[in-house]
Amino acid sequence: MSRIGIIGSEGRMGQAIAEAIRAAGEELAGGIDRDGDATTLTPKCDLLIDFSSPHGLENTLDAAVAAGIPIVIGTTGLEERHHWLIDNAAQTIPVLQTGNTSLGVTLLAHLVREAASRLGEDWDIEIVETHHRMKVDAPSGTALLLGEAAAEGRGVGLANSAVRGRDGITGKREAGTIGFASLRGGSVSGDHTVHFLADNERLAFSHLAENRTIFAKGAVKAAQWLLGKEPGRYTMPEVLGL
Ligand SMILES: NC(=O)C1=CN([C@@H]2O[C@H](COP(=O)(O)OP(=O)(O)OC[C@H]3O[C@@H](n4cnc5c(N)ncnc54)[C@H](OP(=O)(O)O)[C@@H]3O)[C@@H](O)[C@H]2O)C=CC1
Ligand SMILES: O=C(O)C1=N[C@H](C(=O)O)C[C@H](O)C1
Repeated sequence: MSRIGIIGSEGRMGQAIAEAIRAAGEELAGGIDRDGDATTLTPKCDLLIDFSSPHGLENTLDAAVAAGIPIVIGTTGLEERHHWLIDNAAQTIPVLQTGNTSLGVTLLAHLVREAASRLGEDWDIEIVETHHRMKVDAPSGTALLLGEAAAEGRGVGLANSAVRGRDGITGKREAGTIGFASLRGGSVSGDHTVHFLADNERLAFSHLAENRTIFAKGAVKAAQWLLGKEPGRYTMPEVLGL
């Protein structure tokens, strides 16, 4: 039985993850939230799961590195500097960061990469996501993950091809771009559709999350897989063998 600590333990995901830890037969070592100190938690833990906010990530990574324990990061809204911090920590401890821990989205990203690699630039790619009214970041981490998969399939960088939201006189759509649109409202757990749009035909790949248990189960599965691994940065496809 492994002792797992949760960063963001009182949040919607933190509570779902606590349930998934118990259901998986692991031990819930404790948790912290905004005013907590990760260094008080790490001595009780074999691993951390962080589903909180990017603001606390640096301190959390420092605490995990100091304790020499692995960490699963599901927090979204990450910027380039957060990825740099994660890469740095991964030199010392095993780290898995993903915008979506579900099996369905992990497979979807694979399918999107494949479709993008086979369809030319005359197939425009647009990613639409819908989330509950409490979500604070946009586009969602999952939308960005799917955008990365599409960009990889095309052999381009997402940073240079992303169009994040449109307003006003935008001009014609530029070929090769990958568009993002975000809807917010109600209690939607997380819906994502990647549209491939050509002249006279369209493809749409969708994933609809019916509740948070899929993310929580995936996070615990990733935690179990990560324990005992060498330091490094790992991915959900590796966990799920996809
Ligand atoms: N990768 C995935 O599969 C998924 C990722 N997510 C992501 O997980 C994150 C949390 O989502 P959700 O649970 O819905 O959000 P909530 O707002 O419900 O919960 C966030 C929790 O994190 C805590 N928190 C905020 N800042 C810090 C900090 N600096 N240090 C420690 N804890 C902090 C909050 O505490 P307080 O109340 O005190 O502010 C709160 O308890 C989001 O980034 C979301 O996008 C969500 C679902 C799936
Ligand atoms: O905030 C959420 O709720 C979710 N966040 C993740 C994201 O940003 O993609 C995953 C899931 O869609 C739910």
